[in-house]
Amino acid sequence: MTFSPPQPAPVLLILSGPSGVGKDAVLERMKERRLPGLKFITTITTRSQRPREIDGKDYHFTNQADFKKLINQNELLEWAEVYGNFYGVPKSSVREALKQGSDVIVKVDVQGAASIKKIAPEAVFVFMLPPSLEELKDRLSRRLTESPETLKRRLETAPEELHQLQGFDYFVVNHDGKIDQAVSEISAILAAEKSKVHPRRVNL
Ligand SMILES: Nc1ncnc2c1ncn2[C@@H]1O[C@H](COP(=O)(O)OP(=O)(O)OP(=O)(O)O)[C@@H](O)[C@H]1O
Ligand SMILES: Nc1nc2c(ncn2[C@@H]2O[C@H](COP(=O)(O)O)[C@@H](O)[C@H]2O)c(=O)[nH]1
Repeated sequence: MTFSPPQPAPVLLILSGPSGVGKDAVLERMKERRLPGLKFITTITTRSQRPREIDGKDYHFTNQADFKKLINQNELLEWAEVYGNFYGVPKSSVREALKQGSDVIVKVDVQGAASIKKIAPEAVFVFMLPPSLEELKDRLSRRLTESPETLKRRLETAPEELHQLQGFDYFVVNHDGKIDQAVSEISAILAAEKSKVHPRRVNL
């Protein structure tokens, strides 16, 4: 008798959570681990580029007119206005990566996660939580990227965003100074999803 184990299906992992919880910091650390077969999608935004951000790496930065063209040409898997700017996920990047058999991680806000759940309910939805709202405020303030107005807007939105947790499959608490622990938990979620006997195959 010949035997070969099942081929795991590529996983589409959607990472969400309030602004400042640490999604980018955790994803950066995850990239350093160079896990084979894992692709991180760079999304598109009309937000102004921050001093240390790199176009094409942190985001594809664009203007509102070009963003609207992408919407009209149906190039975005989802898009949303978040904290006063537009953000969207390039559909072709996600499709291509999944077609190649890679696992894919996409970072979006809670609106984006809800939209993707309608289009691809087989994706795995992970919500990153802060240890407390005080810590969230401290992190966002320490990041020094926000004006008093945008800081207020992002923090005021956080409680509503935290209410969306019930629509997610998993939560990961990003404890203070424990980025590696959050990376390990997300990696464990990916590993568990890839070991499913009945995998959730994403069809885009
Ligand atoms: N576990 C942690 N402990 C302490 N500080 C952290 C931790 N994780 C992230 N940070 C810091 O918190 C700040 C916010 O993190 P980050 O920018 O990654 O958040 P984010 O969730 O990606 O925010 P946004 O949704 O606005 O893009 C950064 O200065 C980051 O270095
Ligand atoms: N719905 C989408 N949300 C996105 C996308 N790319 C990023 N984001 C989220 O926007 C906020 C703000 O990000 P910031 O870089 O300005 O701090 C944050 O929650 C991101 O996760 C996207 O393509 N679609």
